[in-house]
Amino acid sequence: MTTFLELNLNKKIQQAISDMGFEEPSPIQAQCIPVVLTGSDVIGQAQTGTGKTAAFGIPLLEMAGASKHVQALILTPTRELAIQVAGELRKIAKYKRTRTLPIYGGQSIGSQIRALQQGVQIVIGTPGRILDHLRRGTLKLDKLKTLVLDEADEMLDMGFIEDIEAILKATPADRQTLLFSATMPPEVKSLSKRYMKEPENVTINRGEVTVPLIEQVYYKVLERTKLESISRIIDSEEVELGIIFCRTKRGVDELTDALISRGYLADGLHGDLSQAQRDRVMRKFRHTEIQLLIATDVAARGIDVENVTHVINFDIPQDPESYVHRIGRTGRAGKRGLAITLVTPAEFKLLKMIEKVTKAKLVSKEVPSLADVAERQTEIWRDRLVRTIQDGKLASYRAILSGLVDEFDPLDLAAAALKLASGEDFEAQDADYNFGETGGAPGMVRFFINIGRSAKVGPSDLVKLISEEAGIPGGAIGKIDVFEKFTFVEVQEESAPFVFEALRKSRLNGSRINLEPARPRERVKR
Ligand SMILES: Nc1ncnc2c1ncn2[C@@H]1O[C@H](COP(=O)(O)OP(=O)(O)OP(=O)(O)O)[C@@H](O)[C@H]1O
Ligand SMILES: [Mg+2]
Repeated sequence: MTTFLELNLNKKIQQAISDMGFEEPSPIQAQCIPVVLTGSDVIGQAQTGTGKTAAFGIPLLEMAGASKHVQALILTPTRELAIQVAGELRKIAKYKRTRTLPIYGGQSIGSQIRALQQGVQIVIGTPGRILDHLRRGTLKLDKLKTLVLDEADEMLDMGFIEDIEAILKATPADRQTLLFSATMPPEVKSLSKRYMKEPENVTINRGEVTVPLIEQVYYKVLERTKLESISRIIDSEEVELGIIFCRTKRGVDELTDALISRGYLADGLHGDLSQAQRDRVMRKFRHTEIQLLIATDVAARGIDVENVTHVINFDIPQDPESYVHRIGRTGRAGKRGLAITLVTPAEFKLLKMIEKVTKAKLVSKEVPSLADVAERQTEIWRDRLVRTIQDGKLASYRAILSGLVDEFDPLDLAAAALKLASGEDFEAQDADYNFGETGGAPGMVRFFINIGRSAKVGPSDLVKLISEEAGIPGGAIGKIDVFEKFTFVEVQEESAPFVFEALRKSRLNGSRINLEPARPRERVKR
């Protein structure tokens, strides 16, 4: 096994890498760093999350000289990835003072120009904005030594190839060219030869494109019950951080709204948002202020967020490469992960194709019933309690309880603490809806809704929630009486079961609704 010491790196870089907590080079780093340092062109292929960024970042910074010209350019397919790669390079450059700068669309061009004027040695950017600067003459690549295409197969694909060729024209013919990706379809590899000189191929784990530490499962679902299915799946998993992929931007918006109204901490990311919004969402996710990031393929490649335990394909990806990169957002740097794919009957062929190309076997699972979810929740809370006891450091909490144990049953104390901590009302989940017993106008069923005191919920919120969640038209909703702490809602009898299901699972303004079907009128009066 190679060590970083054996790679004979500059002391300053050595120290920075050690500050980053890297103890030994990953296989792609051990093999690539010496080859890149010789000046050769390299095609580097290794699985997701195995340190390709540093495999080119370390030698780039090792080679960077004091000259104030742009010496290296790294191109990435998305803005988020440009920001992230720039961050990793800045960490490696910590003691060397090499100037790095991310340049991407959606950011003020004026401030980018000013930053470039101050002299930058390594630029990390997205092709469109780089081209823009080349055309304005605010970025010069005539002294460029190394060009890196991160996510190279994506960069040489239809969406980017013209921009890439235009950028290549602005660089010296004798530059060094480096391509990196977890996937490198043969046709892209042969195309890439056009831009490279006798490239060295460094391929780790041939044939096995997905990461063995990622468990891969799929659920057969129906299009119209997908939302209910994904909610149950999430509720029966212990998700620390999860990324949910949708096919379209609209799909992202719709799922984000639906999951937020069901009480999940979620936010959406796609290319139609402003850069400020995109930055805010990524920041919230990296700081674990949201638990679920719902995204298009804009988040499929390269994004590295610690502790992503789950990737869920709400919509199955359209090609095997997209599958490999999406699920690769979990199971990174030696950690485990779970990849879940929802598959409708019409998409089954696509699933088989993905399995064939990636040589991965996805295990089939059944969408849990509500009873399964409740049981899993119980297990999850039990596990959490056991772990908390094992972790210790409970002295202050024991002190709070010490005066109470004489007065109350310890099991009641623990149960009350769990009720507070979980923020859930397991009792309410046991409530069942009894058709025959309810009152209301003829043909209507009346629901009694007990809304948490802190939630400010008006009739329009309820109509919106009921019609969206239960998928029934607003017209099916009759009279709504709002009182201070509870509300009566009348709905058409045939819609009642759906409304009941929807309300039971919903939270408004973050607090779960306690729901009972209204007692028959005469009893309410009593
Ligand atoms: N030698 C190392 N030791 C420990 N951690 C490392 C090492 N090299 C990289 N890492 C960390 O591993 C994680 C994944 O690295 P990176 O993002 O470079 O993966 P990648 O191969 O580019 O994946 P992808 O194909 O998804 O882009 C990062 O958090 C990075 O800091
Ligand atoms: Mg990467």
